Amino acid sequence: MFQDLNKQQKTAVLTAGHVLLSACPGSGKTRVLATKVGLELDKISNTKKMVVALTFTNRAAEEIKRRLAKIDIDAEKLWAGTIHSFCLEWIIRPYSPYLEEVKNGFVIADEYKCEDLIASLKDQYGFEWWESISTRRNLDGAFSERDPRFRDLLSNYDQMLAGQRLIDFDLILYFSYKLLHQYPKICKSLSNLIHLLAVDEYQDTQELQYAILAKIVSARESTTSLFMVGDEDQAIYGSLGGVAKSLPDISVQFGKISITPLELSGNYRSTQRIIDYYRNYQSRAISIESLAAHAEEAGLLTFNNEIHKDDLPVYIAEIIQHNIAMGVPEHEICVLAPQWPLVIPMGKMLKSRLPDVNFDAVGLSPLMKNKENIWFKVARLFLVPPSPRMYFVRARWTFELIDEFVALGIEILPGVEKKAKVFLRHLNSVTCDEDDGLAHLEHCFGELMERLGIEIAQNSTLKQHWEYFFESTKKRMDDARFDYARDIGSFKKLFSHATGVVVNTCHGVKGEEFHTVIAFGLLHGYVPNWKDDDHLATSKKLLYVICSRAKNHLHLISERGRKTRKGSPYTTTMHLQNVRYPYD
Ligand SMILES: Nc1ncnc2c1ncn2[C@@H]1O[C@H](COP(=O)(O)OP(=O)(O)OP(=O)(O)O)[C@@H](O)[C@H]1O
Repeated sequence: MFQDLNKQQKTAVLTAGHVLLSACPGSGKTRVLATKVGLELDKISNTKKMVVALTFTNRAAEEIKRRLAKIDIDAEKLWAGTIHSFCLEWIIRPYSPYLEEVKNGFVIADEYKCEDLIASLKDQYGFEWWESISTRRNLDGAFSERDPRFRDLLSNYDQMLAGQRLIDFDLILYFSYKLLHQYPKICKSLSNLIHLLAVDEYQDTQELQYAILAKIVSARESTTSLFMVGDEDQAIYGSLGGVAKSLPDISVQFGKISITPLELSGNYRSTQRIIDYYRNYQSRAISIESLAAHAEEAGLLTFNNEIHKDDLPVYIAEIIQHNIAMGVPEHEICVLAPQWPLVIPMGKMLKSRLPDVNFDAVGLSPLMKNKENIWFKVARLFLVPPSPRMYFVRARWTFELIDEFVALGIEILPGVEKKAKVFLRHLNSVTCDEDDGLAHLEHCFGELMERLGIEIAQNSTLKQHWEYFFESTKKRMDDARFDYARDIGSFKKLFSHATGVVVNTCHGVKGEEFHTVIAFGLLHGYVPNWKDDDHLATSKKLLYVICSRAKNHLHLISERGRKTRKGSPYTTTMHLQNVRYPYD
């Protein structure tokens, strides 16, 4: 288990008690977290305890499970996922009878549904579509949005949610906190159950999230250990309420616990040249030494602030082609921009310009915003075909899905042993020739439910999720701004990772690494976004995250020709402009 770890990493994994591991990019934090989870799973194999790993995205949770499978660790006692999923599954669903707001049932309003509600309210209250309104909550449930102009709109939003028994992602957190706050016995039983609470990317944790974790760790006679991993310099979710708390603050909030601070030095990812370059964007002046085999290679480091936006696709396509010609695998090339409206058209233009190149279409899928919807999870099993490589992953997804059906009060295959196996057998036997992605899924879902003997109309939540899933996906596909592909083949690409050139937002590739990173749209107004409270600090951190994804080649682009809504030209983002560097 430890053979792939250096001394510092091993110490981090073996240190008992609460740990805060803070380290630079590429130092192996994710590797350490996965090994720590594996070690603790091993320890509790004969007990009723479990390990919880909270990750920023579902993809990161999948990655931990994948790594554990690689080192042959049984992950049956691991729960890994986002904090929202954790709250739903472990706090809200089991304890909903205790809370007035949810005791008579509730439906999760997914990202799409919330955006839709807010958009219609903006219309009604005369706000512009692009104005940013936060629905985040404080510990007392009040909205944390500070702009008084939005007060009425938000109170209306609150009523709309309550009227339809909807809970959005912010309410998931608030209701969980409220339950833990009002019922210490819930905190106690969770802490009895959770042996280790591992938190990845702690620097992007929100106030309410810290408060929830603190309630569990500080429960009476708690034996839960905390293992937090992150990098203050990579805190890029400030605009969404993320805060990198200091160790003393965490210690006090979590019940004056003693936390061991640990660090990892060294970077296994990038050339020394790239590291020395991105240190320009560091907020703490720590030195970073490259331990990568290619540490001393010069690689490429370019900056282009002259190219016109209309010439960008040709320019970027040339860089991609050049890399492929040099033997760089497609999935080791990444094209990034700070925002979706820049990323989506670029993905399309590159695809049509380079028809022989594979692109990783994450983000270009219309299903993206329904991840918490139960039908998304059914869709995932239909969109990832059975194969020996995916056998265990699909089996795990099926177990999780069956649990979710049960949580909705739907018994799956009553009286049948090995339910997951039989469920998958039914699912795999469904066939459909329909090429239109949505029609294809609709047919498959219907057919599967028939085989399982489930009447969708009999369960209001299942029905409501069905409506959201199809309505929202259809609406998104009809949105001319995105022009999504409609065929089932493109839908399948959402889950086919690491097969092609990645085109994504800077936030979307958090935690990942590539041989070549091509970042465009590095313009003041995008980096930082006007919305960010602390413009300048966020700008630096975003540049830090972008540059630190690159192993060998880094291409930075601040293109000309883009204009703000008022018609003024966008200019190079300030920190990038200020760095004097001998670019290639
Ligand atoms: N001890 C080690 N020996 C060799 N390679 C390592 C070691 N530890 C980590 N690596 C490699 O270093 C790279 C970065 O590791 P990892 O993704 O865990 O870093 P990270 O600290 O999570 O980075 P970031 O903060 O940027 O997400 C990976 O390719 C990983 O396989």
